[in-house]
Amino acid sequence: MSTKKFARESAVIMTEMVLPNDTNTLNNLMGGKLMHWMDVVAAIAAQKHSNSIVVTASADNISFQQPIALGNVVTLKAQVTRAFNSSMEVFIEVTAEDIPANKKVMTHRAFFTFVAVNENNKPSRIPELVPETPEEIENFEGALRRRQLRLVLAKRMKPEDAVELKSIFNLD
Ligand SMILES: CC(=O)SCCNC(=O)CCNC(=O)[C@H](O)C(C)(C)COP(=O)(O)OP(=O)(O)OC[C@H]1O[C@@H](n2cnc3c(N)ncnc32)[C@H](O)[C@@H]1OP(=O)(O)O
Repeated sequence: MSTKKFARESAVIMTEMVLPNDTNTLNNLMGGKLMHWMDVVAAIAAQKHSNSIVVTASADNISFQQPIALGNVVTLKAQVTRAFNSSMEVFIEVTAEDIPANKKVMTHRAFFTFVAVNENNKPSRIPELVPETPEEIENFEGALRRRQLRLVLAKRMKPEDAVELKSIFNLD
């Protein structure tokens, strides 16, 4: 297995149309349906980086600030921001487009974490990720702090060990 891969190699774009079965009683996209699409597009990005089976370990907060209407075309872009040992963070950006009205808006951004697993469902080592563009470098650098925050919240890391996270609050 190659030990390094570029961030761009994991990029995935998925397009869906909001159909009646995807909506709530207000004719807007169900939040759970959107989260399902986000999980799928992000899992594909994680698979592309790791060349492995992946499982969702966590999804960071997703806020629903504006509804996505029946008939809108939803585009989900996903790309791995950083790889750790067996886990990787994936950034997902969602846009909704009303094509007849020529209106397109960015509706959601979120970070999901996936873990590569082997045939025995045990976490397995993944390639290092190399960021290239300024945006990829910014996401790569922030990923360590976000990882520490989610591991502290999941009680998998002691707050005092979250060194990079603490440094942004000047707690030392
Ligand atoms: C695509 C899908 O929808 S899959 C279905 C939904 N997902 C699942 O069913 C996954 C169920 N969970 C699991 O199988 C396990 O908890 C796993 C594989 C995620 C972790 O397994 P563990 O035995 O706890 O492994 P371990 O403690 O060694 O952690 C493995 C990695 O997961 C990371 N991890 C574990 N929990 C979390 C979490 N809540 N948030 C972020 N990362 C996490 C760890 O930091 C570690 O990362 P690293 O190897 O890069 O340092």
